[in-house]
Amino acid sequence: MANADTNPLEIAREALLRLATRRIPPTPANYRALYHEIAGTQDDGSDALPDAVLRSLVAALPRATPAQLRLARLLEDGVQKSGWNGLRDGLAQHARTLEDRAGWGNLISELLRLWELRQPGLTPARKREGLQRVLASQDDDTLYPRLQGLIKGWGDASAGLDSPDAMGDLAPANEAEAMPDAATTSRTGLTGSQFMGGFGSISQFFGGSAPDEDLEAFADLRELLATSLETALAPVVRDTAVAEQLDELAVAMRAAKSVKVLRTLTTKVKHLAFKMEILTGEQAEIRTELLRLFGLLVENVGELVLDDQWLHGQMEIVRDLVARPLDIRALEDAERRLKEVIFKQSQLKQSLQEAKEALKQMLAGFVDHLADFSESTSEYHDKLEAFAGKISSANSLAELGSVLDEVMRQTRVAQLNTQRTRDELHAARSRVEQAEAHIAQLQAELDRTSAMVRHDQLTGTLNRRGLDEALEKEMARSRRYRAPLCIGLLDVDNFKKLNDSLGHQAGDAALIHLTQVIRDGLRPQDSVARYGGEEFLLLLPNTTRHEAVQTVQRLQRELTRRFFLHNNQKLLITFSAGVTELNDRDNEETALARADAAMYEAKQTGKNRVIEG
Ligand SMILES: Nc1nc2c(ncn2[C@@H]2O[C@H](COP(=O)(O)OP(=O)(O)OP(=O)(O)O)[C@@H](O)[C@H]2O)c(=O)[nH]1
Repeated sequence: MANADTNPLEIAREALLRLATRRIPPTPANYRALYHEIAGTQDDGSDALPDAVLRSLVAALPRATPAQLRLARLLEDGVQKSGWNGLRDGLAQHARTLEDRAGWGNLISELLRLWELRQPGLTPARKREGLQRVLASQDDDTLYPRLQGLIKGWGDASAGLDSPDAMGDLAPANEAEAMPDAATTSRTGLTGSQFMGGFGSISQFFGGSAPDEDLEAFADLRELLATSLETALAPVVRDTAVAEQLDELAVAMRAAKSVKVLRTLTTKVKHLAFKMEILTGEQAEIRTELLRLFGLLVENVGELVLDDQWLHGQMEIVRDLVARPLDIRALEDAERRLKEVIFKQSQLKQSLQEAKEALKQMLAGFVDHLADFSESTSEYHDKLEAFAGKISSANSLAELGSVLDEVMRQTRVAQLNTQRTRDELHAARSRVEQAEAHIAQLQAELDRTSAMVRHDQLTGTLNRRGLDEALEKEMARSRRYRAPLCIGLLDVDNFKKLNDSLGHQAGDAALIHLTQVIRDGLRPQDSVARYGGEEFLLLLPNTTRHEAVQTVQRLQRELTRRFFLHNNQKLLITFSAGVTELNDRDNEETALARADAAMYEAKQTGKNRVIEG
């Protein structure tokens, strides 16, 4: 049958037949020998492991990544040392690796699922640490199984088993080591296990879930509470004992190492809150009472200065201010105005005292001199009568001569007395004149100081001096609190015409009306200043440019509702305004210049409007 058949199928069938008929074990080698026998070919071993081909194949494999390198080495080893078996094992291991890779996706999604799952006893910090330990290992081949172990541990923990695997296979047995203070107490101030101790109550507090985020939120709240006690409440409590207790509580709260301690502190907070409620109530009563007293005082001062209209105007303003809801700026303003009233009153008292003194002296002097004069005059008259009697009864010239000498002497004395009285009356008059001059001088000084005080006497708004002070304060406040500050410069429209047609007094009344409307339309913290004759400046703290424009426009609308009444005639007063918001580089001049330019534009473009500068 040599070379009998060249059909490989037939040869194979015959080879199998011979294996069976000759009862030869069907090994590959026996099959190969029979095959060559039937085909009439030589078994030259060319179908053994194709070493050269495989080597060239392996040499061509990429080795860029550790995995590629590993595969290439595996195949090299298989080819060189272990033959088919080595190659088979290597390929099988590689196939497993590939299979593992296919499992990475699942593994990672499971990792993510468990990472986000809130698990009692397994804080994010703990999970993070376990994962870091697994990832820190340099051995790529063991990464997959180690990660699998870690995830399994997490899974078991969520199923209620407290698995040590939850920390990764390198997890320390000691939990304190696993959750060093630095990692878990930096924000919370408690170690993980301490937190776990109070976990139930905290999770209840947060609605039944048992989240670590809640623990962090709890720690944040604890810090917030401590800070509130220390920086927000303690400084405003007037009772020093309570303030000290608040400070102590804040310190204790931060140092608390367990939820149990915190709970005790919370009870103390409740007690203190109760005390403070009582204190606050008392303080509110005290404030109301003080305000009432202040009101009485203001009334009283008003009564004392009945004859000074200017002071009455000021007192009215102070009364208005305290009648509004209290606010720090309103109080500052009230204080300033009261100081002015007190100052002016003391000046008036002094000048009145001097005037009274001068008047008293003058009257006393007159009375004295008139008495002296009338006394000496009546004495002189009596003497003259006596001399007349002596003259009529005189019998000789010599006798007559001596009576005449006496008459002459008495007349000279009377003359001297009159002269002296006249001189003294002159002196008294000049003293009165001096006193009058002094009073006039005092009055002039008073007027000068009045001009120097911070409020405009006609309208009661701030004057330039008051404006400078207020603007400086508001600019500093705005920078300190990074709050917007706007100014608005207002100029009454066609005011000259009003003055010319109705008179200066009507003009004054119109200005008073205008400022009243403005003041009523602004917040207590806003200020109004008389910038010039019929120009006013508004200071609007905590106000953006947009809000400032709206505010000024609202004032314009209000003026169209509240007419100025002159002799029962309704007159519409309008103004043009420029509004600007102050920036960090502004000083008073630059800001005012912008507002002024904008106001000028408002005048130029039709009046009764607001322009932003
Ligand atoms: N009654 C009164 N008039 C004042 C006072 N201060 C300034 N004025 C007058 O206000 C007028 C301002 O006139 P102008 O500057 O021409 O301005 P205006 O007539 O309002 O014209 P526009 O500003 O262009 O609308 C002047 O007649 C001033 O005398 C004041 O305290 N009382």
